[in-house]
Amino acid sequence: MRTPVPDYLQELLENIMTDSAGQVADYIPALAAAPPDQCAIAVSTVHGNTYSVGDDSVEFSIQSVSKPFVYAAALEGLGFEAVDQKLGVEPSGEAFDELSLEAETHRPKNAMINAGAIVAHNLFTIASNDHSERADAVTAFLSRLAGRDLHVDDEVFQSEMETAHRNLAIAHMLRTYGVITEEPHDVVRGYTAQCSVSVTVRDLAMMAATLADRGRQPITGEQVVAPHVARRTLSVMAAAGMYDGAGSWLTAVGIPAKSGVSGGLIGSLPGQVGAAVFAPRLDEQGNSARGIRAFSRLSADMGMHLFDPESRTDSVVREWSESRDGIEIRLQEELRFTGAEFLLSRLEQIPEGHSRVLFDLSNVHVMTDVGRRMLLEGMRRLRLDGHPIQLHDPQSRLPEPDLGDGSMPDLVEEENR
Ligand SMILES: NC(=O)CC[C@H](N)C(=O)O
Repeated sequence: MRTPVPDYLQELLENIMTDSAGQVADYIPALAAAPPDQCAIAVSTVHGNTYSVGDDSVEFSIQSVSKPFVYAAALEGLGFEAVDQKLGVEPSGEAFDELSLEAETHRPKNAMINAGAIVAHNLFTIASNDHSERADAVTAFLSRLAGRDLHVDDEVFQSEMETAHRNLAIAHMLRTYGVITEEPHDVVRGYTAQCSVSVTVRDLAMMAATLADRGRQPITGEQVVAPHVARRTLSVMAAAGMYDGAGSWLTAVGIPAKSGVSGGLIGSLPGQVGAAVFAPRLDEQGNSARGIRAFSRLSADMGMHLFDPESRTDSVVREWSESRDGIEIRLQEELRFTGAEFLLSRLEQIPEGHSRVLFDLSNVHVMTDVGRRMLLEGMRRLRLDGHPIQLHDPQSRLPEPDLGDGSMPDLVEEENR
């Protein structure tokens, strides 16, 4: 049998190709020359499987899709406090190249617009002597995310530098307010090299999957950034990754995302997949028009909207049986805050007494830290009420189940029950 995932992606590709809305970016000469109807889709799961269709070996410049990654690099390298002093986390609701800073602090609103991306680039490469060292540092970092050696496309770099007036203006403005203290030209050259790194749609899907998997590259297994850095990056992508289209994107698609002017678009669904589309025709906001269409369908077809909970957590109690021998509670699926709360509210109904209470965790697949703490606390309180506690936990969802005073519940094997 062959997995049907590529067939689905092929059908999706054909569907989005029927839409020819939008134009290629024309303010960078090398991008204006791009064939407008190249198109590719890739999906990479956190388990390390990557699927792709269409022009999936065509290389294009990463452009603004680099922004969340270099922001993550700055956070990883310098820590949150140093980065937050220079860079906000608010949606800007503005175009990507807006000349704007927060009124009081003079920080750019976020790292997804050019002003903020230039600051993030500068912070990450601050130890470099010149723009080529900056470019090397960024390229090396992006390569770790992609799991292969990437390089700067010199033609795109030269072409973009010829028309980089607006980014130079932004960098001079940042220098005026002391948000950067380095030489603005050099910073813009470094930033432009960053935007000119060549990638394929598969590279982007894997980079997005790394963010989705809490900073772990799904193929190499390298922990490229810490989980809290990946979470912060995804949060800012959700708030601002689609520029002034961020709100309607979050509403319709519900996946943290980032677009770029060469037609790249990535989405990272936490704990599940990274996806990428390459389709150079852009809408008014500078986002890939076909990319948006692809993600809208992908999200709907595959149930990927972040705010669409998959199951009600009250299914956590699979079976509750009371007999003269005591109470047996079989749990299942996921024990997170709300599931644990539901369980505790039922445990509350058990009157004080000496009947044994058995918890069977053999069908629990996910136990979060808070789920574990709440379950232990429930067991501790039942025992204080006089109930002997038994635990059947073949998969060690509750390793070292200390009931607060160093004592453990009575561990039971299935057959002894
Ligand atoms: N939205 C984008 O992709 C913009 C990136 C481009 N290099 C610029 O700074 O203008």
